[in-house]
Amino acid sequence: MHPITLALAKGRTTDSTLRLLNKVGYFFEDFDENSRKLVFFDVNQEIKLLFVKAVDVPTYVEKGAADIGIVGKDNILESGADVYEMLDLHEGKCKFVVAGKNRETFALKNLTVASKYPSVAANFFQKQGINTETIKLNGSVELAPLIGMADVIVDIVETGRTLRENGLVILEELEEISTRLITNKASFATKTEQIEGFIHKLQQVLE
Ligand SMILES: Nc1ncnc2c1ncn2[C@@H]1O[C@H](COP(=O)(O)OP(=O)(O)OP(=O)(O)O)[C@@H](O)[C@H]1O
Ligand SMILES: O=P(O)(O)OC[C@H]1O[C@H](OP(=O)(O)OP(=O)(O)O)[C@H](O)[C@@H]1O
Repeated sequence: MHPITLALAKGRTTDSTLRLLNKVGYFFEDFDENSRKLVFFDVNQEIKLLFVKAVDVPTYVEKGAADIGIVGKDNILESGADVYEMLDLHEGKCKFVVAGKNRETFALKNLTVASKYPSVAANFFQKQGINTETIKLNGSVELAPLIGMADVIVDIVETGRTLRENGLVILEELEEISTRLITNKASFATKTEQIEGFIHKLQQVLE
């Protein structure tokens, strides 16, 4: 049988995902986060692992380059990728929030929003009927309201430390985030048994 291709997000969720894969019996002996290698096979050649940027995982899966992806809900929502979301791995827990210096900013007629997630941000404010201009940043988003580049941010909060240390407060909670398993729609139709078998194994250790 051909291995299933799995796109694994590089970054802070890599370790917990690999631990989970180990728990269900998949071991990637030559895997090393510091190597420059991007493709790895488990010892039984059942899984071909593509080690890619978290933000790109939904794209690999939507295009069918990977049958399955394991990635944060934040990146799934932002991508708008047409994939099936099959399983919550209950790791990488955090939440999407709107944050700013104070509540008064919400009274502004036109808001400038800085975010690593411009699409999530724009959709949220559009639903609220609030006019916004969105500025896409790639990190350290909390800086934007401090220096007057934006009124608010849409970002991820876990402990709240980054907001606190920058004098920002949560103005609105949007959505709970955690690592999810997604599948390509065509792969799920053609490799149903293999993919369902894989998901079933994960479900058993998650219970
Ligand atoms: N502070 C956090 N606490 C818990 N989970 C987080 C936190 N920040 C991000 N995550 C989750 O972990 C995933 C990976 O985060 P990470 O910062 O490693 O990747 P990234 O956003 O692609 O980083 P970079 O752009 O710096 O490469 C995010 O997509 C999100 O689901
Ligand atoms: O609530 P906290 O526990 O403080 O975590 C939240 C922070 O973590 C993430 O940033 P990351 O560390 O990925 O850095 P970045 O600014 O480069 O995105 C996120 O964008 C927040 O800035």
